[in-house]
Amino acid sequence: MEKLMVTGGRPLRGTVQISGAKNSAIALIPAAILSETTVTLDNLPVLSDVAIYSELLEELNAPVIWQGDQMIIDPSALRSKPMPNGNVKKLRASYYLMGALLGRFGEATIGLPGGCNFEPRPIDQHIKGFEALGARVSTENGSLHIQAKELRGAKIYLDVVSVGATINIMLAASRAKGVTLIENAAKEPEIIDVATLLNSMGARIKGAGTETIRIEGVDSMHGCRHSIIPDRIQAGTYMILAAATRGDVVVDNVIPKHLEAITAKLQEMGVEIQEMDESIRVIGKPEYESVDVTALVYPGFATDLQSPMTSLLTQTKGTSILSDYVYSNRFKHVPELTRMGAKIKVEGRSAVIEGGQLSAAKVKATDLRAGAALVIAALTVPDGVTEITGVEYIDRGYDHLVSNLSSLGAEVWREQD
Ligand SMILES: CC(=O)N[C@H]1[C@@H](OP(=O)(O)OP(=O)(O)OC[C@H]2O[C@@H](n3ccc(=O)[nH]c3=O)[C@H](O)[C@@H]2O)O[C@H](CO)[C@@H](O)[C@@H]1O
Ligand SMILES: C=C(OP(=O)(O)O)C(=O)O
Repeated sequence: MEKLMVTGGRPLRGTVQISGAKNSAIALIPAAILSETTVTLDNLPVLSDVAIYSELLEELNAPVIWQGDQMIIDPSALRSKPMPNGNVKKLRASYYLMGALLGRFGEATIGLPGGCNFEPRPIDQHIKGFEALGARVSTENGSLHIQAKELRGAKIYLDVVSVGATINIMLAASRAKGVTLIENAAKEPEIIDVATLLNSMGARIKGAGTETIRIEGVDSMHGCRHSIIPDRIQAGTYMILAAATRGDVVVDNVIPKHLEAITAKLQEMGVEIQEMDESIRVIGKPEYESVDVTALVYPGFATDLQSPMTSLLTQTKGTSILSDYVYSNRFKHVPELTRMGAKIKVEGRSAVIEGGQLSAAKVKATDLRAGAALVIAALTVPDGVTEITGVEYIDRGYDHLVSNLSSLGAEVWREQD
């Protein structure tokens, strides 16, 4: 296992290129198996989750050619098979194989997903959706067995706004007979990206990005070429890094509209932001106002930026309150930041953060964004080396992290733990 070593105290300066979105990529790769011919994905991020997903497709007899930021998937000889263990347990988004295999073969047996378990993450709304489409769902030795004689379109109201359930139902419903309506659907940009790919493959989906999505099922789907949207969470993390280190960074290859919530919060704190067509320049200041932040579903402030934002809020001159209304208990980064001298109290679904200088320490990333929070905190520390273990979590979501940070002037390196 590796650890990340960080010497802080330097303002980050320069330009960073943002890769394609992880949360799109790991839905688009399984979506490709609904096609009977080759699908090419461009602007793919180089991440461990993507590597695991390509192995999952190989296990299903869909060869994958992955070179740089391009992946070519050939699902023409795809075979359905039970996948109770192994790679499905290594990532959260393996649950998309449920919807994709159900759509393609009318059945799927998949182990319950792994990934970042910062709190219980139920999938009852996915199951509700599959059942509404006519599938029978049972649990066998820790795996879900989902089977339908025939998938039929249905009206499905999600009790919770869920990104995963919205996408999983879109995948299965694309191959159902008749029309499916998903009400109270999630509106994240990644959902539009998946719908765009599916439509290029021959699906008939309207309304993605709104709370009602209409899917008219089709009998067959075909290959296409699709370019993945930029990763708004990675971009937001670099924006926070620029502000936290009082740097001056151009975050390039982004869709500024996807970053409105973080941009507005940074401006409220006193960070200078310049927005261009496909990039955002973030200019840090010596002092910041404290602010209150609430993580909500899109277009609200992203829960995936909540932990990184916690670290930035330690750099203000007052007390900030950061609440998460998507995950009630996503605060595993807080005890680690406290080791670095942060004054944070968790009260219910909120963290109360008092500004103050942090110091170097040995800390542990327990999930992806908690890891990002620790990197940000470490880069603000004026002297000493911070050691961050659990780098494998950070590698799930940040393409070329060390080389990107180094090119911005940070002193960061990996060592064997
Ligand atoms: C691979 C991927 O895209 N991951 C993202 C996705 O996760 P994921 O799709 O798993 O998250 P959801 O949007 O489903 O979860 C949102 C909320 O709904 C609850 N819920 C969800 C499904 C369900 O069946 N029942 C239920 O109660 C969850 O516990 C959570 O409180 O959206 C999250 C919320 O933006 C992000 O943090 C993750 O980075
Ligand atoms: C929680 C995250 O991802 P996943 O849902 O894949 O665990 C994330 O990207 O912050």
